Amino acid sequence: MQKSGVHRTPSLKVSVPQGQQQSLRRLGLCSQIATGGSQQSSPVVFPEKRGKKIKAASSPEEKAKADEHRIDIGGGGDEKSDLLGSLVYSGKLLLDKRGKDDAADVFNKKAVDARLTRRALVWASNVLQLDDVVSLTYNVGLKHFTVHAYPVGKGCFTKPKRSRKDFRFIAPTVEEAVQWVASFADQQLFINCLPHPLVSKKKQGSSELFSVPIDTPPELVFRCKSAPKMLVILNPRSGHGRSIRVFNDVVEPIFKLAGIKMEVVKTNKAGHARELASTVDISLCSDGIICVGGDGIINEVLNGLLTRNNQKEGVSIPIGIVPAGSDNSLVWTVLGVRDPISAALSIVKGGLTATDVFAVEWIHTGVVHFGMTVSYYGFVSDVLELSEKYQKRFGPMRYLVAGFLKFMCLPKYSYEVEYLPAQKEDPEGKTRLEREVVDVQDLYTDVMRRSSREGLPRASSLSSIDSIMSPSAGELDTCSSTHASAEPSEYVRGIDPKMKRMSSGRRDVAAEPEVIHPQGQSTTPSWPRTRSKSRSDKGWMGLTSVQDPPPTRSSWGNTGAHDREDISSTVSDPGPIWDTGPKWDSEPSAWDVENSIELPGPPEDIETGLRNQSMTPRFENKWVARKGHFLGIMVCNHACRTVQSSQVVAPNSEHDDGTMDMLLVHGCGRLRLIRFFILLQTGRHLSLPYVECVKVKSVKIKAGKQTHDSCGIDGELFALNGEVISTMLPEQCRLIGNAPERH
Ligand SMILES: Nc1ncnc2c1ncn2[C@@H]1O[C@H](COP(=O)(O)OP(=O)(O)OP(=O)(O)O)[C@@H](O)[C@H]1O
Repeated sequence: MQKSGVHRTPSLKVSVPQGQQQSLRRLGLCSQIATGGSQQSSPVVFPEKRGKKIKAASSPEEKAKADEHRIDIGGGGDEKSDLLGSLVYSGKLLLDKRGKDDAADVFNKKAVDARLTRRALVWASNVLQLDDVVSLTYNVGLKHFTVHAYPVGKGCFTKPKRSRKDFRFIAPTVEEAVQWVASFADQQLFINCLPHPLVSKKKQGSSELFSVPIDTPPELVFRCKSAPKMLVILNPRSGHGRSIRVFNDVVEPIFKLAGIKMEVVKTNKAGHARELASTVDISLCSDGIICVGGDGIINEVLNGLLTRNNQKEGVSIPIGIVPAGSDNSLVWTVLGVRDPISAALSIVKGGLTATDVFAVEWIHTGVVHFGMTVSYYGFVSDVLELSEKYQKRFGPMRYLVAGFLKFMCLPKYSYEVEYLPAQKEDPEGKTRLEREVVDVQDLYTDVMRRSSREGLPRASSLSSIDSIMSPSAGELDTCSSTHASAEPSEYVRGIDPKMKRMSSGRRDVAAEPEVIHPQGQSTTPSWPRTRSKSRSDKGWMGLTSVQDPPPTRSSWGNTGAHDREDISSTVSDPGPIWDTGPKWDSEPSAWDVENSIELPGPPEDIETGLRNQSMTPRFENKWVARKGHFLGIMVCNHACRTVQSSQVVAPNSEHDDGTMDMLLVHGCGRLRLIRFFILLQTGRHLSLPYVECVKVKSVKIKAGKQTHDSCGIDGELFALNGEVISTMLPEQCRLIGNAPERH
């Protein structure tokens, strides 16, 4: 019978020329461990492989020879052999099921040919993928070693699941066992290297069995990867309290097997994760912060990291995700992982996936909140708000309940939307991503670079909309303007070099201490405006929520009266819900140039504008405006798959394409809404005539007067309170784990 998770192959043929199998006997620690020799003076020596270890091919000829070692499954030829990669080590092994097959006669009878390749361990007709292996345990001086793995089992009636399997193998000799273990270590697997079981603690120091101190880290004995240091932030409320169980029962054992040195902190209130991420000593989490929970806790950690005093540190800390919340769209969409075991394995295996971040800035207050998944307005954010009421009673079902209730008393939502498209129609009428003229240096991820030399006027209004739109709500209007009067703040542009470059032509304007809106440039008829100051004028202290002198805003009606109304609303603007306390660091030094990131990137002259020519976008930035009724607006940073269903909100969006996909569900009424949600289940929602999907670089949104103006960012609820602008910050976060290959 087939063992779960271990694949049997009907005929397994390996063509390894005998010549290549000759011993490459070299001196090393492994022989010392194997023989208990004590001549070795330094313990920090990588064990040289003996026997059938195959040397990595360096020259083309060697490579060609190495190819001959590929394992041919079922005689299928080269294509299939690539599945397992090239051979690393081979020999005889016995899978010891009962834990007492050590006897030589048993071994001789039952041992089978075994091979370790770059991707799998193969013995007899069994294949264990190395991707499923967490670590090995080896007791020094013994002939056996144990491989700890989490292969996917065979689900008879249920979905196949991963479960732990420990394979105890016996090698013919101690020396060969060491060779096997060292070969696994070469494949970046953690080796849990323990003393000989017979050595009592007292004798450990003087034991002749070892030439190394007993507490020598395994990475010094075997050349395996060193144990990572991580901070685990666990939201005990996530997934209706399921997260603690998920962590204790599933994730922690895997992390322990993998030798991860972790500090576990359970959050005690909303906002705790954010505080931790913004203040934690980096030495505690140099290899990452692991979030155990839903998308909400990840969002908190992201915001904490991006607002650390030292930006460089903040951006350098990768985020690992263990899905244990009511939904985990980010890790499912970006890394293709949706169960905690696979997530833990992916964290153990390492690798980093750069992911775009978007910044939503409240233009009136300058407050910025970051997200990685989606920001939404209209029906969905209303559901989010209503669902809070039912948190205790319905748990994860509360969204369904709130959705139904909101649907039954569906209000009308009206918005002003202005966006900078990332797509351009070419002469054949096909849309394609707008590309800036960039040189190679532009391809670097320029993380959190900020220049104090820039001082552009901050975003101020939707003036271009007003000029063209009729005040009649419900009518859909479209226009383009070549001059957007609102831009993301210097802070946001400071994070994203591309935004700065897009704005580089306005440097001269920025140099002025006070900026009067360039009315002449706008397509908007001029109406009285007050002056809005640039960030530098206001002694911009980074992410403060200090209320600025209220800038005048244009509103739905293009009249001064409306302007006045907006002023009053601005004055009393309480800002986003969470922004009630002094949570932001207001240290000016946080944004000083001395802290600018020194990661590989464009040279300084980009910052000084000397290379403006090559950085100027090829196309003139054309802001497009929409105004009217919208059932919903969703600005997605990735495809936004949901774990619970097969929904894919923005199928064409990628987490690292430097753009956001904005979905506008035009109009109002239940019929439209229900059609949208029904087609969303089958992925055909974009075909609806009232659904518009645009790739955008930046988008400004303002709720109409009668509209309940809440907004959701990655599942966190905020009050809209005026105009917000969302801006792309390409690849400003790194997730732990490798994204599946895209085709
Ligand atoms: N100890 C805590 N007590 C109460 N709320 C907390 C605590 N820790 C975190 N939170 C908040 O819980 C919210 C939801 O967290 P998360 O997304 O991780 O779980 P979830 O189960 O997916 O939640 P939801 O069902 O609300 O989406 C976050 O907004 C976070 O701020």
